[in-house]
Amino acid sequence: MMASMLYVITLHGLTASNRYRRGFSHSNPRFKTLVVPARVASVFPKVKSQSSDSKSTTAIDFSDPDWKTKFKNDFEDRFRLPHVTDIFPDAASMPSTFCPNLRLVSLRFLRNLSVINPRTSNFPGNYPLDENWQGYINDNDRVLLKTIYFSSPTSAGAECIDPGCNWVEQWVHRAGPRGTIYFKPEEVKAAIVTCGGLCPGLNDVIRQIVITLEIYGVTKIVGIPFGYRGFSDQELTEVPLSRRVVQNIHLSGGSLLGVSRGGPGVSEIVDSLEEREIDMLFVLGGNGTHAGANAIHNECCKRRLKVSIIGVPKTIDNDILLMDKTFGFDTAVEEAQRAINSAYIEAHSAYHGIGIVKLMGRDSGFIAMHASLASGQIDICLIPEVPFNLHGPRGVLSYLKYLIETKGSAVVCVAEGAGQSLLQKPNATDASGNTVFRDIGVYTQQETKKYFKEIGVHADVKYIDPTYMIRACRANASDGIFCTVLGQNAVHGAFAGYSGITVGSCNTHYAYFPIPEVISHPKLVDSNSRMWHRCLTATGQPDFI
Ligand SMILES: Nc1ncnc2c1ncn2[C@@H]1O[C@H](COP(=O)(O)OP(=O)(O)O)[C@@H](O)[C@H]1O
Ligand SMILES: O=P(O)(O)OC[C@H]1O[C@](O)(COP(=O)(O)O)[C@@H](O)[C@@H]1O
Ligand SMILES: [Mg+2]
Repeated sequence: MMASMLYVITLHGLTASNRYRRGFSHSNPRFKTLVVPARVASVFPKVKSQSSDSKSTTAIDFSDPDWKTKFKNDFEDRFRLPHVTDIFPDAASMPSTFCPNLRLVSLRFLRNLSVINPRTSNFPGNYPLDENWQGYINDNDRVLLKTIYFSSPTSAGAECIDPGCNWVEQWVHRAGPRGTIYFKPEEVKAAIVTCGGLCPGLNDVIRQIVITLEIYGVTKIVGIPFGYRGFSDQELTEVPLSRRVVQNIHLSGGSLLGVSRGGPGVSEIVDSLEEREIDMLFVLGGNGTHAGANAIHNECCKRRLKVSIIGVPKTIDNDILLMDKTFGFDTAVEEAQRAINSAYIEAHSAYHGIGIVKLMGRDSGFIAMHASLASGQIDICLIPEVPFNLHGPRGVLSYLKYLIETKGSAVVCVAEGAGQSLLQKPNATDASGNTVFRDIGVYTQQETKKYFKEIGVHADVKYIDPTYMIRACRANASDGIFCTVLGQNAVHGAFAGYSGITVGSCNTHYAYFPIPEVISHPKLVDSNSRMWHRCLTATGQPDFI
């Protein structure tokens, strides 16, 4: 019975926080069966269905001696990458026109390509050839998804599948160029679209997709302007793309193609893909965009269209499941340092100064947590995943008073989605259907001012909201490299014949994931994770409940 109290399940990088714990089956005290709440059921293997409505509860029967094998098989099925041959079993394939080892590219072959890599076209014959090393990824190459062996469910941050926390291998598909391709480069028309909000690195990814497509030999490359809207708005025209057009776009932030929320339905988008005769669509966006990309992929399958739909996760909030991080996140954290440092200087230089910085993070507090850790200047970090009170003896405001009395100043970092239960219920959504939250930053500022006035203690409160400054900036060096790798791998995935997939980094390697597996819910900061505990250690803050 004790074990049942301590057991923590984890679903893809998320040790079950309190909100998920109620999902345990209390009807079975020995916990041989685990019931997963509907919200997370879609990421959990369908080994044994508990009820006829397998959508609401899904379970693993741990008393089955073969549960591990079944789990592994199920995992493999779920992470199998949709491929053109699923719809067209006889789809023609050919040796790749992309050669990772450019030394092997013969001059004759390069001359046949309409686009010649200027770096190698003049002198490939001068390199010593090593015909045995080709540099392609084998379709059976895999990346290990989980790399820690937890000896007990009570180990910090334990990610367990069963109550005994047994080790079960979980492999995902390695990304990269394949030796066999399923599209003839000279016949391909490829399109790129950027959706949702801005994120540092969008231009870097666009640039690298274009450059890599050209290296395969693709000449028809276009950008769809302003997100999915560009597929339906007759006034928006395709943007022709080439190495020349994209050469320097990574030097500025934003998206060369523009972004938008909302837009046409899936059917209209696929009609447009057909009209435009697009064979490959690269979709840069977050959860919403990927849900759209997956629906587009399904519709293309239904219509028996040989179109490859490839996602590149763009979310400054870093809220896509299974990945180490998403591009733009590092830059955002770095940029947030400026705002935090300004708030610190203001607070530190004022008599009883309090600096408050609001950072992005709709559902997930990764930016706030990482920025707080990086700065070393934050006393209180508030994120959506961890409830808190502002008022009351254990609330944030009492602690601020304590900090003012003991340190003389304080700095608070609050994520936009934090503390929403303290505010009036939001009543608006954006064009994509995302809830538009009430402003927790402004509310915290107002309540802080009010509180110190009421208790008769002087406080000089300064509030900074750097949201759009962070989002609009250019990618830093580390994100620049990351975007380059993602962009290249997106193109490799399309030529390999995959569709309905996305690309991400997994334990520092690169992998392809079926889209539904990474967007079933936003990745959240786990309040039981080592990282959140490190953040608490760094700030020194108590619980505010
Ligand atoms: N569930 C969905 N199915 C299909 N398309 C969607 C879905 N959710 C959002 N979209 C579309 O994806 C685009 C971007 O979504 P949004 O939520 O604004 O940004 P993000 O992709 O960054 O999460 C919008 O054009 C929106 O209409
Ligand atoms: O003002 P906008 O453009 O709606 O963007 C606000 C949203 O953008 C984000 O930074 C990221 O949103 P997306 O990933 O959906 O683009 C959120 O943190 C924030 O809520
Ligand atoms: Mg989103």
